[in-house]
Amino acid sequence: MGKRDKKTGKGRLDKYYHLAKEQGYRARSAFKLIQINKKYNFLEKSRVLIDLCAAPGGWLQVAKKYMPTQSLIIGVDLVPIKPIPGIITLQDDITTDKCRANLRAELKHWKADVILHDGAPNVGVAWIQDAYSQCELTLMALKLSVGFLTQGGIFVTKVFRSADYNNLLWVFNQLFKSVEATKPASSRTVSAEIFVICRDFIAPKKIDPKLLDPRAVFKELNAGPSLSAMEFIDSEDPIKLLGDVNQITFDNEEAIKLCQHKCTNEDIKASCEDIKVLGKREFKDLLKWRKKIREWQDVEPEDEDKAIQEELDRLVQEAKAKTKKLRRKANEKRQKSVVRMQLNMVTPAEIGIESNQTGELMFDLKEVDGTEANKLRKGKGEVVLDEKELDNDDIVIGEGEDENAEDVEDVDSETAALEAEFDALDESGSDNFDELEADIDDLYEEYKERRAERDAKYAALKRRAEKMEGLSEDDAADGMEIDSISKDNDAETSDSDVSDEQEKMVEQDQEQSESGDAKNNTLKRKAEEMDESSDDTEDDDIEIVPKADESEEEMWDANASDEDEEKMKKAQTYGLTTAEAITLAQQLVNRQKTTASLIDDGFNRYAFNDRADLPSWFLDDETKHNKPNLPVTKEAIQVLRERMKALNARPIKKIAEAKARKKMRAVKKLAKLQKKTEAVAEGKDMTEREKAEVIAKMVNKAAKTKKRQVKVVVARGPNRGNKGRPKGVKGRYKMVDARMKKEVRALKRAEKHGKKSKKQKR
Ligand SMILES: C[S@@+](CC[C@H](N)C(=O)[O-])C[C@H]1O[C@@H](n2cnc3c(N)ncnc32)[C@H](O)[C@@H]1O
Repeated sequence: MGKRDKKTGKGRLDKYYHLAKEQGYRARSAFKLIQINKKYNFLEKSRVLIDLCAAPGGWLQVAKKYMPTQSLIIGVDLVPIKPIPGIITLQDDITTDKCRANLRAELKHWKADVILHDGAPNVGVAWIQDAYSQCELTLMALKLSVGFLTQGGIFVTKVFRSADYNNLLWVFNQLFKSVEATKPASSRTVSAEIFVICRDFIAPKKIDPKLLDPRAVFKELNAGPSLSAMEFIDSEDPIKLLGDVNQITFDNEEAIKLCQHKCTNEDIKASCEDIKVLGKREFKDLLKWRKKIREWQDVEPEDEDKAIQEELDRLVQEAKAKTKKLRRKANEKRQKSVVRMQLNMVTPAEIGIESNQTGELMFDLKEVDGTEANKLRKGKGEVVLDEKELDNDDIVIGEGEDENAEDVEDVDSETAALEAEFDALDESGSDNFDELEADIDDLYEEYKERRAERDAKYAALKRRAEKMEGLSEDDAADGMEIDSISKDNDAETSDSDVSDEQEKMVEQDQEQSESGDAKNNTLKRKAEEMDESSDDTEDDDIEIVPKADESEEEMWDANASDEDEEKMKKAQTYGLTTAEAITLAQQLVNRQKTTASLIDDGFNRYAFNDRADLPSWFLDDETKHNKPNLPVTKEAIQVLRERMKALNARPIKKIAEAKARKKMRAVKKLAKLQKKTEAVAEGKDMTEREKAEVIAKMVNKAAKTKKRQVKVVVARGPNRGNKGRPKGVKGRYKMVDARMKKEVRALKRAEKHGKKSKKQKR
């Protein structure tokens, strides 16, 4: 696992890469296991786990996190695995008996509930071509696993879609009750890898050795029929040849010369090594390589090729006209969407974690061999792939399904298909490159005009798109990939239709922006994707994640805008409630800060946290503790204190209610008195003086407050030792001791006596 270029191929930094870094996983592949486990929920229930081919240890970290504490976890790999506390690591080749013995020694009498296998044979750059070795390694992993897996256990393995894939599935089905293939969202769309989840291990007492023997399981062990590179170059019908052979060899002098040509790069050599599992891009590359070599050898172009060239020119013109029309329509739709967004009728879509992309990614030569082959011209001619083919894989944007945005999407996908046609033509060296470039420039101008019309909210969304674009030039392809996954997920979630539309707009703009910024970017991107694909089909998770780097950018959460709105409403209703907010407000009022600088400050390292795929407890924790330290002034604290004091000064609810009741009683009493006094005043039986006296008496009486009588209850009989209200007593009461009552009486008596005796003395 050497050091990789982070900007190309598998080293591309995508959101899972950043997330892995953030969460301390050693490899982005950790998310594959997280997502698989989310779907099948097996880690939480398992106590013993073996991870075959575990380096650098991303899956082990996930297993440790999700499995119950004290679980037995063992990781094996050819290369040493940096120790993880609580996990046993072995350095072994999983195909050897030594590995089996070492595992036995560690497990003793235990059996594994889960065996994971994410192995990829280390064969350098020729990953896709080594699909056979991958399948063989998987079979070896299974062979090892059957000896350690408990009945009902689970075997999770990575498999590359290839000619041997179905044979492998057949074997799995013989040993497990349930076999399912899945492709987690974090597995790159362009990668041929998928994961097979084999559940309910039957644990047969005897297993036919043929079932686990690669020679018996896979159709072809040998390289199969081969073809000399010179034959391929000179052939009139290269497509047929590619369909017939498994290998192109460089075994004679002329072929060796070809091998040294600068066009014959490692990818081409790798493709030649195993023709039967070529991806679409490898296939195209191989034909392009053939064309270049033929040019180099100065082979005269066939007449047929000239005719094709003319036909292509005509097609390009037609396609251009059509694209213009479609673009206009798409623009109208986009405008409508912008208006809808401005009216808050749409919300930003979230990036999902589950992918529904399980579509075929491998390119079957046999399919091409027949009718398809006619579309690929021989000799020096161009490679013409039809629209459908290109749509399938190359055009990532426009793949999404969104019912609400159906029209827009239709137009867009058509546009994308046409652009794909352009790409195909240009990639193959067409002279229409300049025209296309001009076209793309037009698109970019239109885009800039529209962008200026947009409101702040849209601008924020745009910024997010640009952020993704800005990660690096090559990351643009990654961003698109992520978007396509997100779109697929959105299609699954029916209630996010409107959001899809918005997402799509951002994607479209991103696409256009890219095309404007880097002129012939669409073409470049295709080329990059093609380049990358060969790398991607290898196991893309062996990116070792370096330690977190503060300068790394994070994702911006579009939902945050909703939170802001809520906060704004709250502030308008209750005022500013935090010292930080008051400080900022004061700084704004005192012109110590400008709005622009405030917005600038808002884009700190906390502003782009990608919340997707994070557990809720973690998010809760983050919201509580992971906050930027904003400045707080003494004055702000003082303001808050005053506010709290004012709050404290207010009586508590019960007292306030009692006071209100008292007031109400007084008002009622007054009204009653008023009525009575009026009746007296209006009476004719009394003189004015008498009336005044009566009224004065009434007022005095009303002014007298009745003294509340306190009932004295002697604590005897049933009341003795009774702590609560004595039975049958209403209103205020006082519990007294029986003796106390006697004593009081005695005192009174004594007093009386005292007075009497004094009188007698006199
Ligand atoms: C994709 S990496 C595994 C990544 C791992 N799942 C993780 O999350 O960190 C594939 C690993 O397979 C290992 N490998 C390939 N062939 C092997 C073999 N025969 N025995 C043991 N390990 C092997 C390689 O050394 C490599 O580390």
